[in-house]
Amino acid sequence: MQSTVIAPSILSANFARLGEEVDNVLAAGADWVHFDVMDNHYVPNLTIGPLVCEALRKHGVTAPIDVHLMVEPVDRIVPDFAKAGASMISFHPEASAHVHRTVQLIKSHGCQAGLVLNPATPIDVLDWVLEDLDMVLLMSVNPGFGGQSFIPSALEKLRRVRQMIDRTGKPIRLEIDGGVKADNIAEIAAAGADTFVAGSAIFNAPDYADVIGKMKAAVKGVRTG
Ligand SMILES: O=C(CO)[C@H](O)[C@H](O)COP(=O)(O)O
Repeated sequence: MQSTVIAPSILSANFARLGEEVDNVLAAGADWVHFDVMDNHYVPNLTIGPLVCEALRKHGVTAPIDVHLMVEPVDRIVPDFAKAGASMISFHPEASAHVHRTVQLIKSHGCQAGLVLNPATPIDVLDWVLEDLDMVLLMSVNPGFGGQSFIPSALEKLRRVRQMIDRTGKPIRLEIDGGVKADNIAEIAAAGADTFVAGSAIFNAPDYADVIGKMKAAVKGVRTG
């Protein structure tokens, strides 16, 4: 079983003080930094690119930076993010003409590779590539914006993907993203997630350590990792 990871999505951080915000969530117990990249094409919003990732590394961030690409096409931006200090790079199958090739491209640049499934994307897209992945990211909201509500059907999808991952016997992470809160994270963990992205629930809270502590305690109640 993979260890539990809480990955605050900086989409909900105060961008005017981004370095300080990231320092604060890491000091409050966060494990990774979740870095949402939106291109106003694959998703209807525009955010940040490799320069900001590099700036966080130059600021002194040593924690894993978990880059979620909501961009199309994918391949030409992968080397830039690897150079900028990304630890893992995840992408959507709908945005890549050759999913297996993109996975190999990410790995060839020294990063871990993840595939992201939107709420309505069938899980059989994993069938011929799962064993090559380091992580599967299930979206529990439609991508593009923070602060949306968790879509309940993601729980059954988590259970099914958990079974698929367990059958491989490989240390593939199962990440969930969208509407994750301290009061629903136990149910999400019980369905099989080990890696939890939370944006608004953490950055809108008055005390980051308090909410991250509550999330970790809730997860610990249902899993041993
Ligand atoms: O990828 C995302 C949106 O596309 C965000 O990471 C996600 O929505 C997290 O925000 P919140 O926890 O507020 O739902």
